[in-house]
Amino acid sequence: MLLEAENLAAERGGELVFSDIGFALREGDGLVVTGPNGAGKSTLLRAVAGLLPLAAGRVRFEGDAEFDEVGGACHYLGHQNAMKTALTVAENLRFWREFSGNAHLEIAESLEMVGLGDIGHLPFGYLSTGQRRRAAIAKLLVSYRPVWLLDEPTAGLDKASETQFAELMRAHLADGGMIIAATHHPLGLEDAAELRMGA
Ligand SMILES: Nc1ncnc2c1ncn2[C@@H]1O[C@H](COP(=O)(O)OP(=O)(O)OP(=O)(O)O)[C@@H](O)[C@H]1O
Repeated sequence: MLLEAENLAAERGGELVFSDIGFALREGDGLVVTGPNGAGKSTLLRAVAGLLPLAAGRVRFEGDAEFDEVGGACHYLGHQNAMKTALTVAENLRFWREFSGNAHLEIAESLEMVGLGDIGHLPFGYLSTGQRRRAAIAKLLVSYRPVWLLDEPTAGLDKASETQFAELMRAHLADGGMIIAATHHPLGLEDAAELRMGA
């Protein structure tokens, strides 16, 4: 598998946010995207996911029979957790499992993995900030997709949850996955390359 970006440029509101961005990831590779507020980290992740158009350049994905285009190969974890507040945590995850396809872990198992084993029955809206983030992380586990695009994934997590999530990310890479993560804090991905954006 190969995820390659060449000469990427993107605009927001008619203004060029970044240009000449390039990287290549193979199975097991991580890329940590750093840079000041407004540098374009979120914009880059959304563009790679196909959620925003590129002003220039291209993203090339060489997958396999199961994952043959970049959008369908990516899990995108944005700033918003993309969960319905009135549905329970388990109902939300069941929706995402069906929507994303490639069922992977059972709902209960995924909740155990993020330390939420006992609250799958609660409405998502009842959860604390960190619990919401952990439930959103469980989305990455209920369906298998090889590329994880993570926008400040540890925002709101306590130390123990950060450590737990670092283990999940390392396991995903060890399993041949790829991760691109925008962050202002160390994520525990020591072997990942760094892409520094902005000044
Ligand atoms: N919908 C939009 N319309 C116009 N400009 C936007 C829009 N969304 C983002 N921008 C601008 O694009 C630039 C890049 O924003 P982006 O969110 O990608 O930065 P970032 O590096 O992720 O920042 P942060 O570290 O604060 O999360 C900023 O100047 C921002 O104001």
